[in-house]
Amino acid sequence: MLLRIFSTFQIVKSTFRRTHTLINYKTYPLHDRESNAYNQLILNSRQEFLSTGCLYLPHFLTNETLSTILNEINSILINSPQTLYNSYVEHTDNLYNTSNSEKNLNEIESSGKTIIAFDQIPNESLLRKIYSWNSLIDFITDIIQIYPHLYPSCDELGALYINIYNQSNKLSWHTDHSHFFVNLLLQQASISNEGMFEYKTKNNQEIISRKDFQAGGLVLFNGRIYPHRVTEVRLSKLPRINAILTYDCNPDHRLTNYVLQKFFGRTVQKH
Ligand SMILES: O=C(O)CCC(=O)C(=O)O
Ligand SMILES: [Fe+2]
Repeated sequence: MLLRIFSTFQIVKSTFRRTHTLINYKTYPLHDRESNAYNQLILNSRQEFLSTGCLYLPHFLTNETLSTILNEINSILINSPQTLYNSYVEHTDNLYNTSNSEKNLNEIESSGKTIIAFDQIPNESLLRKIYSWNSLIDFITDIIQIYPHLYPSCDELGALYINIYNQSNKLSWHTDHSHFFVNLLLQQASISNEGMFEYKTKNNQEIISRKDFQAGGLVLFNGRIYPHRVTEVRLSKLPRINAILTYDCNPDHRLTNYVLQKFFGRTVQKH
């Protein structure tokens, strides 16, 4: 009996320890929504998001979490590279719009990257756990404060997906449809200025180049108002890797078949 209590205690303790190394709880006390530290973090984060359109939370993940996720991604890249979609899209500042009839030809840009879709990320992966982790969803809801509730998307391909920017890949200037996106930075290119996130300030007066972004950071960005891009990876042998976490105010959120075909090259699950 004593042994059983002891081992139960060990399991509880180790689970507790494990969940408490998932992110940097010291800087980001997501486990304690009632605390002063949490409320101060929300105030500061919200202020940064509202005033600049871009909230950067450096060292959000612990090194341990980051390397586990990168290992998960590497095994997908090694075991099933042929199933991944190499996306190439020609577009205007609206990523969905490829019809160039009304647009001047030099307003057409191109973007390319490799995508690991949601149905290609294993169910038991740490990345999926982080995506559906309620404390993270509460945290994002508290910062954005546009909707009373946010839910993970039900989309089989686009709920959570990984962008891999290899040599000659980039995402050209565009604005998004949604009010915010959540971006987990997992690996930066090894050459500065390559695979770099850039955006324009209000009234397009200035371009901000986020040279300071580092793997393990979390970014919330208002892509609807601020035009943004990812610069081309040219010489870096190390690809830029990031995960996009899609949350929506509608619990049944799904992308349309048009958008799926355009960005994921298919509309159905791959088995
Ligand atoms: O990959 C990125 O960092 C940016 C993604 C983005 O802008 C988008 O998906 O609309
Ligand atoms: Fe975007």
